[in-house]
Amino acid sequence: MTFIDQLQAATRDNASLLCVGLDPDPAKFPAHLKNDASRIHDFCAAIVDATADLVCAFKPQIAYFAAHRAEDQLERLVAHMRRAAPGVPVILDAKRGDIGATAEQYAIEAFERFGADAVTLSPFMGFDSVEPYLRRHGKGAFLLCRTSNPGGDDLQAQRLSSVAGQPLLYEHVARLAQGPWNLNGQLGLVVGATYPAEIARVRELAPTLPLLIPGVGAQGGDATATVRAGLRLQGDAITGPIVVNSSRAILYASAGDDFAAAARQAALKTRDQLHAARIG
Ligand SMILES: O=C(O)c1cc(=O)[nH]c(=O)n1[C@@H]1O[C@H](COP(=O)(O)O)[C@@H](O)[C@H]1O
Repeated sequence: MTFIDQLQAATRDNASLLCVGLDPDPAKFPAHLKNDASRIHDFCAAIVDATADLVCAFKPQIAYFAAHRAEDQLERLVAHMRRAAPGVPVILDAKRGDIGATAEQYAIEAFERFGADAVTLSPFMGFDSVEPYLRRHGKGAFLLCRTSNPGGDDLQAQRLSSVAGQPLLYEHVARLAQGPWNLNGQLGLVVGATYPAEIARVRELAPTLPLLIPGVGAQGGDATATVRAGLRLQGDAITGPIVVNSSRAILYASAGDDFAAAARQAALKTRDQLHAARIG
């Protein structure tokens, strides 16, 4: 089953456009786990168990594991996800981007070591830095396009005077990903929920690509505007998929022993908001 097939199936089976982001920060853990980096796996596994039936994807952010020498815990966590949520694809948020030979090593890390179904990539170094990931048939690759942070404007909103029609850089990335770079239908784009007008523009340029949309929850993005701008349906069928990520607002919904139950409630609320926007 390809990443796209997995995503479509999980979206349908869990009636969900929500991705729970796993950005574990031991300083924010509840008292019995607080500041204990050896419990990163246990914290995340509890979140996975509490939300497995509410999500279309999980997105572990590699920096939160690597910073604490906890990559082995990430490996165990992915194994746990396969058992607890076998139908839910795993997007490794690594934002890699390097020359081809090095990219090949990053692809081994993402898809073999961590067993991810998809990965996030920076397209800044060009097609030959993306192509090694596309050799992994069926795996997904989300290219940063119009990111959720204010500084995204610094480069992504610059006009490219050398390209016909003078698009903005993020528009150019969207066109490349929908067209010539998408050799085997594996590409998607990252667009921030904090910029719904840009989500709509990216959707115009890339009508069928899956959009990974972080920025609801802690960053204040509007869930309803996000769905309206990004999701494309034909009848009940999704022709332009979206994966809406929320991390801190779900992981740290409670700082108490009830953190997993509180995460479930927060995920349920966001899942239902996204779903209501889809049918509303
Ligand atoms: O690629 C990403 O996932 C990403 C892209 C982007 O434009 N903005 C963004 O916030 N992210 C990631 O999405 C997550 C957002 O976390 P919260 O703000 O806590 O929901 C973090 O893991 C970020 O690294």
